[in-house]
Amino acid sequence: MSNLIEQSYELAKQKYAALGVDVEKALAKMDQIKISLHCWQGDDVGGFESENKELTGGIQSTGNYPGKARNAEELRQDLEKAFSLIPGPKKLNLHAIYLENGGEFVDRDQIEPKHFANWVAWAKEQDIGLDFNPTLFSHEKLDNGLSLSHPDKGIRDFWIEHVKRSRRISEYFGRELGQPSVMNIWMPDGFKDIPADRLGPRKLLKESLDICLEEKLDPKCHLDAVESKVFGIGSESYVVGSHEFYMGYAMESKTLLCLDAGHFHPTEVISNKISALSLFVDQLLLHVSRPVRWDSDHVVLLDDELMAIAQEIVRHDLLDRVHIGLDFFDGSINRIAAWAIGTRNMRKALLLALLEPKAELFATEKSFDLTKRLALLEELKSYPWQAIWDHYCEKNNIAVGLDWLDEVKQYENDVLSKRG
Ligand SMILES: C[C@H](O)[C@H](O)[C@@H](O)C(=O)CO
Ligand SMILES: [Mn+2]
Repeated sequence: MSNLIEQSYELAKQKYAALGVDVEKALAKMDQIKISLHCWQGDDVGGFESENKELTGGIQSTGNYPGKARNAEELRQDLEKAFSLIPGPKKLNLHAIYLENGGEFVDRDQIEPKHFANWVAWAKEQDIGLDFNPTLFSHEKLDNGLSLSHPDKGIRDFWIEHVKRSRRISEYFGRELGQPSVMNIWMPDGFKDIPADRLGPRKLLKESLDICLEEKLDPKCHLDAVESKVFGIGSESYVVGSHEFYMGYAMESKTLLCLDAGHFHPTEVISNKISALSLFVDQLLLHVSRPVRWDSDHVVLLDDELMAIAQEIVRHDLLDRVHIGLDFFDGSINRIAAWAIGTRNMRKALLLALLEPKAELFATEKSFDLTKRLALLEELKSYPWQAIWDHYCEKNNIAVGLDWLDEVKQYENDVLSKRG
């Protein structure tokens, strides 16, 4: 290890020890926390079902940065590069459209575990877990913006079959990889303008989901999650799967509830929902993202909300009950850098939370010394956590500081620039 990094680390450790924080224990905890990277940052949510598929469902990836992955092999290659720039345990979150169909079109109601066998073999090599998602968008059977809540039974049945098959693929991931795959159900269903009947589609969605989840699967291999949204492009006035809908559904059906940081009203934050929900739902899935005006999916920054999300998980000992997934897609910058920036930020936020003198903070609050609470929290912001981060990166053989960007530039030159 480089001398300067080690010296800074030792000094930082002493500073935290004076506050009662055991840095080595904090880093040991870091090594237990998995972050699930979303595969769809690598190709602007295109997938490999067929060529030139249009992205629909009220989400949009803007930008035309060269070198996006054109097939599963390229995506895996890019992910390996991204993994090499990010310290700590990881999972990969796949969508159904990332199947490998050997050049033969396989429709969503026909997908099988064999279409994901290469992903599983690769995950074993990488020593990572996989998560999964049925893809209920970018398909002509998302008709009039509706899928599982469509009034036509034929259309609902098509999507029900897709979700049922997706659950079996997710279970296969979990069984093969020895850790549960979290399968998140999100669909864009909604209306651009004010609906006459808000209840009907919600009844149909509940009915469809109940059928999708009928088959009991082993929770050691597979977990179901459901994700709400406040609005999308083309569903500005009404989304069938609203927060209240899924909060109720998750409680009644004992599924996980997915909170996407970009799916709420502009000043509403998911950090403040975690503690409340922890009293009523067993496990949560997070889609850590960053909303900017109409977009819910900008690359995450180390901002106040990201730090608050990590604090809520760590302060309340929820690491075993909250699955951390990422959900952003930016096609205007190097896509590997986007993964590296967002995921490193998530991990930095977790480190900051693990380095808090929790006992002292809680005691200060209980004695109503609110002046000290504010002073301490503010002081912590300039504590030398960055020296600990550098040590953590170096210990994991990951480039320190901005050096990771040189590796991205090199990869861009050697690999991405050669893609047509
Ligand atoms: C591709 C994802 O499933 C999608 O981003 C979803 O999770 C979402 O957040 C839609 O806005
Ligand atoms: Mn999401």
